[in-house]
Amino acid sequence: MEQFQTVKFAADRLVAPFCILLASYVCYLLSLVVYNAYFHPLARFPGPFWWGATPIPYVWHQLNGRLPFVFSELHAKHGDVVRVLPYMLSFRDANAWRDIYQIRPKRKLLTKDPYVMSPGSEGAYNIITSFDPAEHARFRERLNPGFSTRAFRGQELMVMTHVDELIEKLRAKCSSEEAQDMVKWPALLYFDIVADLIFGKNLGNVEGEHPHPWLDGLFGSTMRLITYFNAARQFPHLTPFLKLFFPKDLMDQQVKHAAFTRDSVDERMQLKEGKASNSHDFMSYILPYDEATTHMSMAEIRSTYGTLMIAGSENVSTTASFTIYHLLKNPDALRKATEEVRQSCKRDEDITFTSIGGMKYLSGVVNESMRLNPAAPTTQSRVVPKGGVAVSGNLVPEGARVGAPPYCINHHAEFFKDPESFLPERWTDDPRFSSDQPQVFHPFQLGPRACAGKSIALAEIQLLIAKILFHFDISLDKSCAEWSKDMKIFHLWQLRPLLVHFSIRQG
Ligand code: HEM
Repeated sequence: MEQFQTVKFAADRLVAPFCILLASYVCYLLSLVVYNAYFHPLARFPGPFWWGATPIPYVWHQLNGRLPFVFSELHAKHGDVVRVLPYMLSFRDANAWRDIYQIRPKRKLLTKDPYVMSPGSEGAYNIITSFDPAEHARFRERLNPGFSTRAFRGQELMVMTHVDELIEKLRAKCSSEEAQDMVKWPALLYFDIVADLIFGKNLGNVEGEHPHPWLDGLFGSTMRLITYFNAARQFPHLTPFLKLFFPKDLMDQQVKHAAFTRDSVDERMQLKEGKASNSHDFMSYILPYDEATTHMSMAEIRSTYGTLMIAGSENVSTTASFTIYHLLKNPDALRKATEEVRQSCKRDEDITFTSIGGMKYLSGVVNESMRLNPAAPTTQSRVVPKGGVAVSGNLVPEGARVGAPPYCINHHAEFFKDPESFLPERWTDDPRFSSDQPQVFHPFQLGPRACAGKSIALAEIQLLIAKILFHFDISLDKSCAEWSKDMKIFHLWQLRPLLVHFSIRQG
């Protein structure tokens, strides 16, 4: 009893300091809200009150997977410039891309945002997450040979072999009535290709018709975790506490991904020259490894190639799935694309990187799919350098974050006529779309941080679509008629299975 009273007494004594602490914290938060709303250097920009006063609405929509769609609503209501966070502005107008992401004469570069860029595995920054221009240039220099025109030509046979393997699998499935999941198959295919591209090894996803343990559960999970990290960082005092609530399965995926990357890098380093299945793989350009001449630490190498395994496959796979879906939902486009492929190529062997490069309508189909559903639909924020900069004619103070929202821009009627319809003709000099502004379309970003893999990505997607249209007649399973409706975005799209029926082509 006496012991109980001692504990109660001690607890009573703690109540007052705790209440004072809590009250001070609440006062601090309230003063922050007032400061953000009325005195912050960005307070003069338009936007809903609570978005400018606290990060809560932004984080709420981010965690609901709706942020890019809500940005469209915000711009529709508040105009071309909207304050979407106390310290961030979103720009929808035609000059935003150039002003934010490109190198401009006599102006400091707007760098990636250290606030949202986490290092990759082993705590090392990599080609995508690095926000220091000098560090990024060091990485990019090492990677560039793998993205050269010469390398691109050398990659054709490898890509073709993997695509043909999938075509054979799909052909074998034609005898059964079973619909094929065109989210699963492209994921298997492009993860095989990226592993071959980077490490010169075949993971056998397509061959086994099942995700390799490395791929199993990987797509979707990394970007979901990044979304949680970014959301937690909006509340700096609480970040360590919030991290405790990150789903364990997502954290485990990252541990598994890091282990597979480490093993693949180590394995590739030990292979003798010419022993990889693809001797022009990205890693061949840094071998034999010597830190002094490679200018990348082992941790940076693992972090970079691990990130590339995802960056070089999930976006491609997502784009291929959306392209197939849009074609199936638009019979006229499907017919025109099929005719183009079958008329320009009489035999399967005629479908090459060169021949698909000349297929204008097919290229329009892929562009239009990326316009409606850009694989990277979220805003990539940049930091305004010392002295501030003008963005779309607005002087933005230093330290602010700025960005152009791809999804919102691509769906804006001022830039694209009939923006919600799938109309590949708009990319084919059709005079009906002469008022379109294709210069605002940047699915691969622009400037020094633009996608290094654009050419190979487009070739991979167009090759698969061309081969499918050449060999098969396809139709959408009824259950997927509204496949893209209410889809969530956690950095990238969270895709559901896309069921498609395949039959050997008629005629
Ligand atoms: C449809 C497919 C793809 C799309 C839509 C896409 C899009 C993008 C975007 C938007 C960025 C900029 C990200 C940022 O600013 O944070 C980026 C960066 C990058 N992407 Fe891609 N990507 C695709 C495929 C690929 C492929 C296949 C590869 C390589 C095999 C690749 C390699 C890279 C690299 C290395 C970067 C970093 C560039 C740098 O900062 O220097 N991407 N990509």
